[in-house]
Amino acid sequence: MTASPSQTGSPNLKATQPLLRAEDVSILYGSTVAVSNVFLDIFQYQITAFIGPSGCGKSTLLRCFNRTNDLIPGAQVKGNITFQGIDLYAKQVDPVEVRRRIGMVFQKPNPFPKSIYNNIAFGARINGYKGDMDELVETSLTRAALWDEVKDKLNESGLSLSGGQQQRLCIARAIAVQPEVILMDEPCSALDPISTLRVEELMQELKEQYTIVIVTHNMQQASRVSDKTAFFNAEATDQGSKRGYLVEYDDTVNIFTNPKEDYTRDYVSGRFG
Ligand SMILES: Nc1ncnc2c1ncn2[C@@H]1O[C@H](COP(=O)(O)OP(=O)(O)OP(=O)(O)O)[C@@H](O)[C@H]1O
Repeated sequence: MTASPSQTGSPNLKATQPLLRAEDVSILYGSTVAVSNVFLDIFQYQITAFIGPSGCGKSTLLRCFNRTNDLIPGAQVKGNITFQGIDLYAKQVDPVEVRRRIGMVFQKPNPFPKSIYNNIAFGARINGYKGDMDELVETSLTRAALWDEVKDKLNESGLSLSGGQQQRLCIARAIAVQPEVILMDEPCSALDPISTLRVEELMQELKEQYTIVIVTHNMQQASRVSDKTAFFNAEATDQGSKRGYLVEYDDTVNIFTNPKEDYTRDYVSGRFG
């Protein structure tokens, strides 16, 4: 992969050019198609939300933007996914480097069973970070809006923090390896409303520097935080499985106030799903 804009100092991609692009993407588990024929552009410094009923393939699609599906036996990605115009699945592309530049935060906060400090430092060391580690830890925790709460107990276990703090620690950990994109798979579903709000505020701050894609079941959350929303649905197949597909993708305000498809209108108004 080429160097990132932040590494080269080159100008940022124009908002009209997608940072990530899915072209006719279908994802299978074994012979079952989980999600089919998705065309979707994700733009830099925006928050893009994936919404839709359970099982329509939101997480499956999210995972293929940083090749996490590679780690699932039997998962297969068809079609093209590009990042800054580069085929993410090309032979010469290193999936580990992909996952550094396109980080991920999961549904359940999953800090390492290590100190708060080492939750941040661990990944950075593995990625060969040679700078001032104390500074990196402080910067990452500050960006994740956690520094003030943990600065006096950096040697305590990450697992000793509250759920909301743990999730912000996981966000800090993702940031520490200097990604360009952060994929978030239902990052607030295990959090209470106050912690949820804190993470939502954090996302607004982070989008100044990062591109965010979030899967959420919470439609208020999608409408509050995202710039663009993709609505997915699933249809039953003759084989008895469900196949997800993209119904509509637009600016969030249009999806929630003036969608083009009746399906979208019904879903966002709570009539199904
Ligand atoms: N590791 C896996 N192995 C086999 N099938 C899987 C795997 N992960 C997901 N699937 C299947 O792929 C389909 C899409 O699942 P996925 O989790 O992506 O949907 P989702 O829209 O994110 O659902 P939810 O909102 O419930 O999290 C489902 O039918 C699911 O059973």
